Amino acid sequence: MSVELKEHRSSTADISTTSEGLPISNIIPKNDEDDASMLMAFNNAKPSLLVICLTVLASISGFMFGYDTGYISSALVSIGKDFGSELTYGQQEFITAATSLGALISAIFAGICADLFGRKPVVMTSNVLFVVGAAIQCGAHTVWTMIAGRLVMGFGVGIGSLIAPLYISELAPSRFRGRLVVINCLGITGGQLIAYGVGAGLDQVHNGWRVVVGLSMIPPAIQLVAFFFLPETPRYLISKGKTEKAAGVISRTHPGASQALIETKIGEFMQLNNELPGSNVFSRTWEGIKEIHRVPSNFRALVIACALQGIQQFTGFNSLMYFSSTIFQAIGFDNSTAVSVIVAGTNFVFTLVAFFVIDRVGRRRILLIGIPGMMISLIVCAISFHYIKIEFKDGSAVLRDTKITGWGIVVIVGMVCFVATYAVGIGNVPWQQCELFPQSVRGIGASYATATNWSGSLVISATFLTMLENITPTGTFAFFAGLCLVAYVFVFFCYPELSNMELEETQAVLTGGFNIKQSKKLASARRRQHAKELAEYLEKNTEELVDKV
Ligand SMILES: O[C@H]1[C@H](O)[C@@H](O)[C@H](O)[C@@H](O)[C@H]1O
Repeated sequence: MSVELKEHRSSTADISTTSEGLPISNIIPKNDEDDASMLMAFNNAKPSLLVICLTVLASISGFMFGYDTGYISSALVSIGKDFGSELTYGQQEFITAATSLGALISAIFAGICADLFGRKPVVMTSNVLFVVGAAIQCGAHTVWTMIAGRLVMGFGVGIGSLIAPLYISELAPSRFRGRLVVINCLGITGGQLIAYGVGAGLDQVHNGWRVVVGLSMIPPAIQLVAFFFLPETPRYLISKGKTEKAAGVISRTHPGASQALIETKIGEFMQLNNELPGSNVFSRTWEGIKEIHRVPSNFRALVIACALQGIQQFTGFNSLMYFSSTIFQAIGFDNSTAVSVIVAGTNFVFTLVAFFVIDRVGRRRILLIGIPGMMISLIVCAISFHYIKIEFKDGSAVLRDTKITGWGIVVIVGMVCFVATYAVGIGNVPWQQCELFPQSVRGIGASYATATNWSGSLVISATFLTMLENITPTGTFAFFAGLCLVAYVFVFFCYPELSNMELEETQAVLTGGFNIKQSKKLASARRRQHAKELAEYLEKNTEELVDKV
């Protein structure tokens, strides 16, 4: 099959509006016979088995992100004197921060490389870095070797955190994109939970931490081998003019789709998914950087993607993730590690809830419900801390109440509610970041947003204990509650609803403004359309079945 590649820069895409005032580009399938959904109908209105397999294999990156950031708190305890003497606070901080720093650095380049060289080689590079980083740590006998290993592993984490949602978004049928990206988030939160569990189980075992780190080499090795055989995304292939190959991938991810349908789909992708101009890697990267800042819809996408990642980190969730044992110990819980597992467990369970609701309820609505929930929970914690009477000095708690009080219980309940409302919304919605950008700048946009995530994570983990010391726990939690309010205002005014839309439609939504109202209309129109097609499909199949019987 050969399809002619039209030159059609995204910056000049012709954006028109429908009678309802929806900003719909003329590149978008406008009628109810949208071939994308017809392709879906061939798959029993579900993503094909291959798409599910590809998503799960890509989500190993999410798992590595979670596991590698999760095991360190217990490893730091079980390292004990293995490096000669007890680790100082400073050394512990360096070992922890090295991964976030590595992730921040590699995230900056990962998206750009994904645009230039493809999604697959980038995934495979992260696998090599995961394995090398873990091997260095396993053999470490000095603090600096350990830090080096964590840094190399961090490079892998940064790349993995960016590339998995990107790969999944580009393969997913629009109606399931939210859910499929959340599978990667389940990998993250599941990885954190398992790391906590394994770490807690092995923390008394001599050199147990080396086992915990060693185990982390298995999943990336599996992913590396698998990706050797897995395809590139059709959208990336089309952006490189490889339409034949793209058609081959579509026919595998949408078994049963006719040649004509595949051609239509490819034609649709081709109208926006072309490559940036430029004769070499540097000039093309520069073009991308210019395009993301100069094209207003791209810049809006960038603001939203970075702001959501910033909100995710600066509302303080990771401070609980990293320091919950310290906090729980401070309010009088003996088995603080076990209580910390509750935080990781709640995070995982409510990410699972997000999986079921994200495409139905919509990303925007979930945030507008979740963020106030986080704010109320944080206020409850702030008030309770006022009555618990603890102080933090030199990175640890000075207790005035030695027994758990009623307020201590309220703090735990508040934190669990905070984690639940976080996990269902802002914990995963920012990872839908790739849907905001058109093909030409998707990787670069994802780089900016992912780097924002890791910068936030680095800042929060480096400042949380200092905040507890200087502005008290009540002040710290009240501060995060205040940030939730700012976050709510931002989402309310600037984050349009993008669920159920094709990746090619989102750029049109962001043309001429944030178009909140129109986006809501378009998203519900798409939802209704999908529901209608599903009903028709089921009816047709039932009739066929009845005829056969
Ligand atoms: O989406 C993830 C998830 O919520 C993790 O639990 C958290 O530790 C990460 O920072 C975040 O990016």
